[in-house]
Amino acid sequence: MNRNSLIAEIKRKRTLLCVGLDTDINRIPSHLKASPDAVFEFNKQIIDATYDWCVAYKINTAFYESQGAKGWESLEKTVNYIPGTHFKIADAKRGDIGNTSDQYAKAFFETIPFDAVTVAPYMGSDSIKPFLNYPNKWAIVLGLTSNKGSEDFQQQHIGNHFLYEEVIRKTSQWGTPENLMFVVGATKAVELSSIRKIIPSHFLLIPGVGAQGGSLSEVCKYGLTEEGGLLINASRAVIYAGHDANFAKEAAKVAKQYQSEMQQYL
Ligand SMILES: O=c1ccn([C@@H]2O[C@H](COP(=O)(O)O)[C@@H](O)[C@H]2O)c(=O)[nH]1
Repeated sequence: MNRNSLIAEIKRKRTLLCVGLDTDINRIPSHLKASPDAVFEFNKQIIDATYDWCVAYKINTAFYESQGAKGWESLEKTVNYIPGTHFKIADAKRGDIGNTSDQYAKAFFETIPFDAVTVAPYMGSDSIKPFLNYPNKWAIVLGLTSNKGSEDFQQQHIGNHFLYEEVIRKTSQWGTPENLMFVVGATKAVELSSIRKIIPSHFLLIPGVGAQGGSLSEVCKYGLTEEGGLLINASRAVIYAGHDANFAKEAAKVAKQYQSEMQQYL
């Protein structure tokens, strides 16, 4: 999906919501457990219940890889089930020497039709550039992550700046706002104002509202642009809103609440 189509969907639906399909086999309601592919069945019902309220889905590959070949099968079926109107993110945090990153890009952009994959910047330009060679596909670079461990490296000073600021500044030169986004945690909302000085128009993927306690209003206050410019992810808060046969209805309720709040800011 290209940038204009993503912006058009955000404006049309008045939402920035990205639903995270972090589907943990141990948290699937018991009535689905007998299904031949319980993970896919769960995802299918969550997608059917939430697609009106979001513009993107993020699949964290860890929840599928942990189940071996069967998990990968559920992942592929899920990606193919997501409507073409929605932006599809593989949260896989990849990145390696160039010829290996070529294979990662092929895996997530050709073999499985994701629009974007999250990448770790630590190995530098040759590890990220292979993801930028595909028209209408995106690399989403880890900028300032939502977890406490972001203090260990990302928030260390180098000269007058933080390491994450240097990473964002330098990495933004390897691509364009048409093929590069950055991850910034909702738990780091205030830092968004200095990040916006470095990258005023790039899209940001913002995880950390909901279960991690990040503030949606603060994220919008400091990060929103004229075009939206944010994909705000909630995983557990949406998909595990309910625990029984009504789980999809409960997920829809929470997704709709996020959309209602987001439309006030858009
Ligand atoms: O900085 C980061 C980068 C990625 N994530 C991922 O986003 C979701 C958040 O899930 P919640 O249940 O909404 O907390 C999950 O897949 C993380 O691995 C992140 O949280 N922070």
